[in-house]
Amino acid sequence: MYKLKEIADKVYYVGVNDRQKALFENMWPLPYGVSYNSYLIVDEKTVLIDTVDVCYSDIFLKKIADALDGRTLDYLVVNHMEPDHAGSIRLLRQQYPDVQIIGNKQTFGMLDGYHNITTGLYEVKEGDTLNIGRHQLSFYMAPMVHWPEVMVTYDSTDKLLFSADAFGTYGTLDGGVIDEEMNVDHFWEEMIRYYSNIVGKYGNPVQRALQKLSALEINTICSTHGPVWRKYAHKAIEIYDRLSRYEGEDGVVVIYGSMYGNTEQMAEAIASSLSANGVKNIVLHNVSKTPSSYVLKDVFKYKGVIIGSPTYSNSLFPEVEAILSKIEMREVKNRLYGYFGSFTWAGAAVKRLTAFGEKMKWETVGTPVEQKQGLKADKYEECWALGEAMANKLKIEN
Ligand SMILES: Cc1cc2nc3c(=O)[nH]c(=O)nc-3n(C[C@H](O)[C@H](O)[C@H](O)COP(=O)(O)O)c2cc1C
Repeated sequence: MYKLKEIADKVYYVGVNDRQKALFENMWPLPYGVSYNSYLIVDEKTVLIDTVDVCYSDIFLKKIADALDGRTLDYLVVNHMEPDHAGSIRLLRQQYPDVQIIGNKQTFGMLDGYHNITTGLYEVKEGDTLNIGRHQLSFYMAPMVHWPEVMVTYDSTDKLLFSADAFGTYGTLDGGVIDEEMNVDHFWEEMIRYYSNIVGKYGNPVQRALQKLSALEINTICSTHGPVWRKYAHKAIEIYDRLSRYEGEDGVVVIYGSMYGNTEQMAEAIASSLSANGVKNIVLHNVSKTPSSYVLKDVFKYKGVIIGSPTYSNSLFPEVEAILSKIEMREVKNRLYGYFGSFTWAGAAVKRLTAFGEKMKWETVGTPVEQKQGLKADKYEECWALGEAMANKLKIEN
């Protein structure tokens, strides 16, 4: 029944789309949904690469059965054990009891832990190959991209890289599967958001994996989320490379909290100054309104980060504190940092923002502004000077 998309000769896309889940990992908004990608190679041996979220196992198993057309499934390659990809393994095993599960030692520990599966395992190590007929598969470890067991599978025959979550993005596949057959414009921002939310902390492991993959000739990247990258494979690699080096673009994200608007006015003054001094990419996020997913995206995207907060119970406004902890967790490096805060009787926000910048080892730009109660002309000028200092610093950097 299914007219499945053929990525290469007898390599079928058998993934599914999720347009129901509101929050990925129960945290990150999915305005465009998300896809769980899986690929089936029908050769002398039949090989499935990864599975899908268990909620979609019914349709997933039907697609596989269609593509197999009466044949059995010989191998399942498990590149990644996270449940959005490994969730259907137990049901797949029930359907195909003789399927050999290919993974590494760490995969098998998790396979036992999540699915009580300890038999029918085919262990692979770095660089091992498997001949399945016309196709030859090799396996490369990519630890901590973004789990420890992660590996990628390379098809040297058709130059396909099955990359697990690497090069993945939020967003469903609305009909098309391969990038060249669809409008991919909205995927680029979603790729940065996915990276910053999910992979962000693991810049060094991503760099090591990219180094390793650079030795391979790759025509097509088959990730576990989002489009299959062919026309834009190089661009996807470039984005992951830049993000994992924590290299920010020319621009500034201004992140602030505000209950009554006084701190917000400081943010507005700084933004006006940034613009007046030539910065084109300026994004303001009110942390009480913008989900942290998008704030993190822009922290990864831009070189300049300016943060402001009111003093709240002798500390930071809690929503600002929450975003700081998410930035800290991701160990974002090499940012130009400005900050400001307000108080009514005894300021604490600016002190805490100083400590944050020191912990992140970010370069402080301009003089921090601390405002008591309402915004006055002198503090407005200080905010303006902070924006100007950041704009000038960005000019030198770029
Ligand atoms: C719940 C609450 C707790 C506060 N705690 C402090 C405090 O510990 N020290 C202080 O000087 N001001 C405190 N303030 C006053 C605010 O920091 C001050 O009004 C600030 O300018 C508010 O900024 P906003 O207008 O951007 O919300 C508190 C205000 C509220 C509502």
